[in-house]
Amino acid sequence: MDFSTMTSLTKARIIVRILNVHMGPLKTFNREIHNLRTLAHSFYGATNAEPYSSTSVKRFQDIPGPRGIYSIPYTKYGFPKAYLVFRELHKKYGRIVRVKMGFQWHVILFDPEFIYTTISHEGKYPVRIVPPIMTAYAKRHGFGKSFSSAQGKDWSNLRGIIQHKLKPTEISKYIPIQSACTDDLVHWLSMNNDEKLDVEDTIRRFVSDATAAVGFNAKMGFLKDKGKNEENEIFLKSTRQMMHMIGESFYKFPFYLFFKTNFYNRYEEAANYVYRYGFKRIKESTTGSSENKQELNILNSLLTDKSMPVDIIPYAITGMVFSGLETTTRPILWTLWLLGSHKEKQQKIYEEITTNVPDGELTFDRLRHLPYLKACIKELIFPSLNGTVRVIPDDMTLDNYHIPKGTPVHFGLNSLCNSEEYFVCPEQFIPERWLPEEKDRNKIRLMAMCVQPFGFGKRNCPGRRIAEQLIHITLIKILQNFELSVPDEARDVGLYYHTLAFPEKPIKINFTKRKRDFKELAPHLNSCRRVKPVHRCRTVKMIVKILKTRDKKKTLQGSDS
Ligand code: HEM
Repeated sequence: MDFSTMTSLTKARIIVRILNVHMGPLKTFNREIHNLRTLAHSFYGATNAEPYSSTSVKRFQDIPGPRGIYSIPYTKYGFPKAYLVFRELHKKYGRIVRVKMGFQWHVILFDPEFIYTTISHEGKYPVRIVPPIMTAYAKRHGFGKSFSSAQGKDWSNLRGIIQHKLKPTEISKYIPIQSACTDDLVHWLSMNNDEKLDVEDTIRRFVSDATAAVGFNAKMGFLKDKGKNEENEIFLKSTRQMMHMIGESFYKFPFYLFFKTNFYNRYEEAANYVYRYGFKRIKESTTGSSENKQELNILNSLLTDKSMPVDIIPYAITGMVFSGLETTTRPILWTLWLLGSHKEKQQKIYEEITTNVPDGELTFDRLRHLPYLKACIKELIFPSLNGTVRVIPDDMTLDNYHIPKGTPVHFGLNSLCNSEEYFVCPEQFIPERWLPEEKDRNKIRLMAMCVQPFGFGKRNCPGRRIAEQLIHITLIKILQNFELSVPDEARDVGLYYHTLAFPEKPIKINFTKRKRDFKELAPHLNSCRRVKPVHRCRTVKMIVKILKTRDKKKTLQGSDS
């Protein structure tokens, strides 16, 4: 019996038999397998195993990679360390690798130019594989039009609306709201900076407050009411659980598409809670005082211009809070930790902030002109995500290999970020490599293709600007107020991926209140500061003098009359 010549259907039958899964009589089983294939193809596109007969272009089957029915060694490191499998595949097979996942052959790219070519072929409605657990949940609960699982024209319509709401001129209006939330964080840190401080939890709570404030202006109190509001606590726990399970679902056989497995039930419970909570809070803020309805937030903006069907709005807003919560927490947390571990880089950012934001007032323009701070964020030594994926809409050729239409093509970003080919000392924190002074523009372009924490092309992250704005404001305000340090014993925290990058050990950062000494840090700024009070004094003195003379004249006139 030769496995390599069998059809996927036969292989699936054998696997299920081996696993001894009870699926009823064989007839039903065959039908289920047929459904499973059809469903899988609706996620992943058409099967891609057809041979390609061209003499000049090499065949799809010839792309290097492991062979066998499950030719990706997931179990070797366990799911949270799956990024190590990608790194190993890169090392062993090179820039383009073919692996079998579930029913289909996938391609993984470890070359920025190949990634660029794939993105330029992504078509009018790019297809990203929606995590199967999300699709199963959306199908059972009837949110066919949920943005995260939408494809084709449905996706394009929703994307247009959301993109408009999150364009730079729109999001700059939220600077005061995000700043106010960050002030609360600074206050919290100054009151709770002791060895019991859970940095990761604090940042997560703050990001939840800030995201909800922009989304629907609810005063959620995740940070302020920490541990006191049961609903908030369950919401936070549920979002974390969903995020973990979304990543894990890629690596599990999707039995839950047919019947509810324990895995699915856990996801469903968490997702139900998140949506119920979101809808409740959205209802509260739409039925509240008329003042609430006037407030600046994305919910009110959608309700006012009626650009989105009303029944979709709660899903879109809850989805937005969910999408932004964990994703924005990660870069803030990792950047603070890196800056705490690299005092000299921290000092450089502090000087840049003190020079460019001297009075602490944050404006759209000032936030744009912080090159060193931006370089530090780019320099997160690993991307927040292990990588992203596109299903290619037409046949294409990469590295002279034919790739059939419908093949899921992954971008192995994590491995690329660790590649010495593109980064000198990739494991080290060197923000300077991203600065505009770096002469080799092509090198920077290739490096940028490797990092891409917000994804690529038309289907990249629409929340990028609002997330970046919050990250910048947070770093500015924290660094203006605190000096960060990481205790020696907390320098090595490890790394694992549950969709995003998490530390294996708790992140420890000491936040020491700064004595804000402008004299030492920015001499030119200091001179500006000296000029202003003198001017003000002179003006005040002049006004006092004028008033005094006027009063004197009045008294003289009075005594005359
Ligand atoms: C630092 C924070 C964030 C990171 C690193 C991030 C990252 C990503 C990535 C990598 C993708 C996939 C892109 C691709 O396939 O090319 C994505 C998609 C998406 N993100 Fe974000 N994201 C962040 C914040 C946000 C925020 C704040 C929101 C909501 C306002 C958001 C909403 C979305 C949505 C709706 C999609 C799906 C887009 C589509 O399918 O067209 N993200 N994000």
